[in-house]
Amino acid sequence: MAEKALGGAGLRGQVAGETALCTVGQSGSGLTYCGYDIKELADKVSFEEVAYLLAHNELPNQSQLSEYKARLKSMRALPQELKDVLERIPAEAHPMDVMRTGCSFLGNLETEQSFDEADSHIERLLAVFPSIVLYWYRFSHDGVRIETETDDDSIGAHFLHMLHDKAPSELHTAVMNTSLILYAEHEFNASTFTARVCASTLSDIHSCVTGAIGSLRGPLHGGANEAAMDLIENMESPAAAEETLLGMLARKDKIMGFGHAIYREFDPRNDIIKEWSKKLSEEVGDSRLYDVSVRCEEVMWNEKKLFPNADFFHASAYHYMGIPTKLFTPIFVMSRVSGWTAHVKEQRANNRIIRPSADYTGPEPRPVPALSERK
Ligand SMILES: CC(=O)SCCNC(=O)CCNC(=O)[C@H](O)C(C)(C)COP(=O)(O)OP(=O)(O)OC[C@H]1O[C@@H](n2cnc3c(N)ncnc32)[C@H](O)[C@@H]1OP(=O)(O)O
Ligand SMILES: O=C([O-])CC(=O)C(=O)O
Repeated sequence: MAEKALGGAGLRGQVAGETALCTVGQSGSGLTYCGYDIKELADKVSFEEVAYLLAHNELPNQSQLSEYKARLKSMRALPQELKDVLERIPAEAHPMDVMRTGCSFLGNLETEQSFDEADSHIERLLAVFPSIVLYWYRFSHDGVRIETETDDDSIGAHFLHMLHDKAPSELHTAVMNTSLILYAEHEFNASTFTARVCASTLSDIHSCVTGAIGSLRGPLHGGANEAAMDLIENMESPAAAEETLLGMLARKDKIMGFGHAIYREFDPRNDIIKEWSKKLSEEVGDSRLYDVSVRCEEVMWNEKKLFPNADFFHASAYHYMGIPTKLFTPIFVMSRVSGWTAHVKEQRANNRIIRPSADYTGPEPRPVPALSERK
């Protein structure tokens, strides 16, 4: 993979710490979690195995996995106080704000009293995020109080079950599993770095994750999967997609779901989710969104040498599974909490408060004028 030109704003190219969790843009296909290539993980394991890997730095054996999944399953219930708060959040709210509030409020009820408790809080957050977002979504949109303690074996199936009121198909369960694996971890991206900065002050885990959710929400980061859906949903055909994109590029608009801060030629997660999007389009019997997405990919490469990142084909894949657009980025949270919290533990284990310097560009020293003298 070609090296990206580094330097300049955004701390680009500056090493801001060490990690043993992930490499981005380096060996193999360009992305590894604890030494395992993303393609092999996506092919061979479940998201729960990846979450365990990130928490404990090794894949679980069969009994560790069974116990881990049983623990996650047993932690899906919401405290009544949290349900009361979720019921007060309006339907017009953005679900990322609901996730942020849900996480922060849980931190009041189940405060991390000591760093020794981190693992159980991490498992609780993994288990409870789907319950938080869908309890609010179904209450505010459908007027129902859903049961969040489903018997589904995986986090992905649990999410789809609560959303659609029925256990998902094998295909949809498999797509959710892959999607959660692809989103789990990505080194020092903006939201993870937020979590690490917060952890470096020796703050609690709910504060670290709440801050990270805020960073992920923006359209330049996790919010791009929703922005990509807004872009493609009105494209009636590949030809219309091409015309729209050429117009946007001529106006120097940013095309959400394309480009990356580290990768230069491709994002290794793209081919994987793209393949699932194609399979889903065949299942639904409607390839419009997939076809326009492929044309967008071609146009962006030909015109700008920009490629789809992990978010772009997630838009069509999630849409084909009947997931409302505004729930796209919360799924990213359900997954990335595994990476964020692994980084929090790593930061705590070898901590120095993160406090960079700034180049000063303000006025020279000057006296404070009296209020009556100010213009
Ligand atoms: C899971 C994730 O979070 S992946 C990222 C999701 N975010 C998006 O999809 C949002 C759209 N993409 C972007 O805004 C950017 O590509 C980012 C934020 C991901 C990376 O930003 P940077 O590292 O600053 O981008 P980079 O240095 O590669 O940009 C090079 C040039 O390409 C342009 N460019 C980059 N991405 C895009 C895009 N999506 N559409 C149009 N132009 C773009 C930049 O404006 C820049 O042009 P300039 O030199 O004339 O200013
Ligand atoms: O690494 C980044 O800058 C953004 C990204 O792809 C991710 O967080 O998954």
